[in-house]
Amino acid sequence: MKGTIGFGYNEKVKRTPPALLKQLEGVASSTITDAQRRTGTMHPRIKPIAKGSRIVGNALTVELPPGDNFMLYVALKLAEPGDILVVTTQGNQTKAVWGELMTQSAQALRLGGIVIDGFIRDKTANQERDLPIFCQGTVPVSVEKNGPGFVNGEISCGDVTVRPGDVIVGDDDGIVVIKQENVAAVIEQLGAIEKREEQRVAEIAAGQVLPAWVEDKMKEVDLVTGKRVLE
Ligand SMILES: O=C([O-])CC(=O)C(=O)O
Ligand SMILES: [Mg+2]
Repeated sequence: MKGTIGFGYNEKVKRTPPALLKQLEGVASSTITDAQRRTGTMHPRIKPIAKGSRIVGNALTVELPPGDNFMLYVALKLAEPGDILVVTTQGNQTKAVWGELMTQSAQALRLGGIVIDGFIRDKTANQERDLPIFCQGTVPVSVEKNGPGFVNGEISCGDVTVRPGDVIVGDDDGIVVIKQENVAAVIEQLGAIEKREEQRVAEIAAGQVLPAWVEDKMKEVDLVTGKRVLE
């Protein structure tokens, strides 16, 4: 660690290998949460600023104090191509910690995207650029650039714990975090989940409009005979 408690950074991040990330390309965030038993999903206050945004990559975490974004510039210095900046602003809803110039820097560094549990500015200019940005919303006023803050520590973003090197998957539905130690196990389940969905599509097309389990569940809870009514 460089710096001090609450004002510094960890240089060494164990990232999830590219071969695993590749297998998550094109996989919907909803499929990932299915594979994780509905865990790891960020609060929907964090939304894409542009339709069709899609990210898969390693988290580079940033903890900002309310009203300052100095450590975001330090994060840009530490970032590698493909990294996703995952940023907490400790509940600040009145000031923007990110803007178009920072987007240009991030694009020059070939980052994968930005996830901010907070606000940005320069909305239209950011929407017109190709970098996927997820945040709570926009506000015109900026922040100080003095610190403190911390890069590459454990943070809470969108009410989910994120560690550097965890995998972030985001699309129009929202953001899901895969803990680094779970990535391989999640990937293992994708085939079965996708096959189930394809099967249902075929069943619906063939006239079986509802899944078979609906009938079974109705019997199980006694809806069929109505015996569940209080006597
Ligand atoms: O100045 C800032 O804090 C953010 C900003 O507007 C930009 O990067 O364009
Ligand atoms: Mg600006």
